[in-house]
Amino acid sequence: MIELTDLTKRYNGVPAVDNLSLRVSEGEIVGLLGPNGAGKSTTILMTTGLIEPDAGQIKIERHIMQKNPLLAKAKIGYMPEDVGFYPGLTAADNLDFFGRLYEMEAGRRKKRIDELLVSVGLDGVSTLVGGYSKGMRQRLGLAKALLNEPPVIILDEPTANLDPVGVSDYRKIVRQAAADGAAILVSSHILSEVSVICSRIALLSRGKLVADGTWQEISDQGSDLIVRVEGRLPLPEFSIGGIRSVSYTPDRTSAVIVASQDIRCEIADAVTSAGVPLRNLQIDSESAEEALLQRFRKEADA
Ligand SMILES: Nc1ncnc2c1ncn2[C@@H]1O[C@H](COP(=O)(O)OP(=O)(O)OP(=O)(O)O)[C@@H](O)[C@H]1O
Repeated sequence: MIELTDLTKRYNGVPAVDNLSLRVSEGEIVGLLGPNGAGKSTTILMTTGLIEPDAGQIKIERHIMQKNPLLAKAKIGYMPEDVGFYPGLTAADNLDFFGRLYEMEAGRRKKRIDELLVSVGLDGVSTLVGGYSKGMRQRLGLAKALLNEPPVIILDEPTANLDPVGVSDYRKIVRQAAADGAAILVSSHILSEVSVICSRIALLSRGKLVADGTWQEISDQGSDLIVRVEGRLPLPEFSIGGIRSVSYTPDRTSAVIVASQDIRCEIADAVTSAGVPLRNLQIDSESAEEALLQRFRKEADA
C-alpha cells in the first residue's frame, strides 16, 4: 500500500508538488498522469525516498518513509526512466547481483531470475548489457523492479522505449503483479497507455491533483468528445441534442463532431436514416485526451 498525505515540494519557493494526497491499495494499478512539468517525477522521487518533501507524509505498507526509510524502501520495487546496470555483465548476472543485494536465497534467486527473463523476453540473450538497445534496458529494468516480489511497485514512464511486443509483455507482467497483490504506481504522460492498464488515474497539473478516478469517471466529468464520422455518400445535417459543432469536409462525406456526451448511436441512426452507408464512426481519442487535460488545467488554474 502507498499512502501519500498532503505532500508538498517547492523549488525556489515554487511548488512542484502541491498538497498532494493519494492512496494506492493492494492489487491496484494507479496511473500518475500529467503533461511535462506537472510534478510526476517529483512525486515519484519523494515516494521512493530519493528526495525529501517539504511537508506531508509518505507511508509504504506500515512504514513511514521519513521515520523508517530503510524499511519503507525495502518494500519498493522501483524502475526509474533510466536504470543503471553493469554494462560488462549479462542480464542474468546483473539481476543476480541485485538479488544478492536483496539477500535473496540462491535457489529462489535463480528461479525468479529465470522466470523474469522469460516474462520480459530476454531469456537466451547472451549479449552483455552494454550492447543493449534502450528497449532491452527497459525490459531488464522491469525485471529488476519485480525481482524480490515487492509489495509496492513504482514505474516511471515504463513504456517510453518499448516496441508493441514489449508494451504487450509489460502489460501482462504488471497486471499479473497486481493480481498477486502488489500496489502499483505508474507515471506517464500518455493517457492512452495509462487508461489501458490502470484501474485508476491520478491526473496532475502544475503540482496539484486535479482528478482521481477510473478513466470512465474522469472522462465522464462533462468533457467534450470529438467524434469522427465517414459515409460512402455525403452526410446529412445533424440535429441531435449534445452537439456543439460539426465540421464537414468539402465533399461532405466525412465530418468531425464535437459533442458534450457520447452520441455515436444517434449519429449512426441519423446517417443510416438518410440512406447513407456508414464507413467509419469513432471517438478521436487523442483529441479527447488533449481536451480533457486542457479542461482540468483550466480548473486547476481557476
Ligand atoms: N531539481 C529541481 N530544481 C528546480 N526545479 C525543479 C527540479 N525538479 C523539478 N523542478 C520543477 O518542478 C516542476 C515539476 O517537475 P517534474 O519533473 O516533477 O514534472 P514531470 O511531471 O515529471 O515532468 P516530465 O514529464 O517533463 O518529466 C517543474 O516546473 C520543474 O521545472
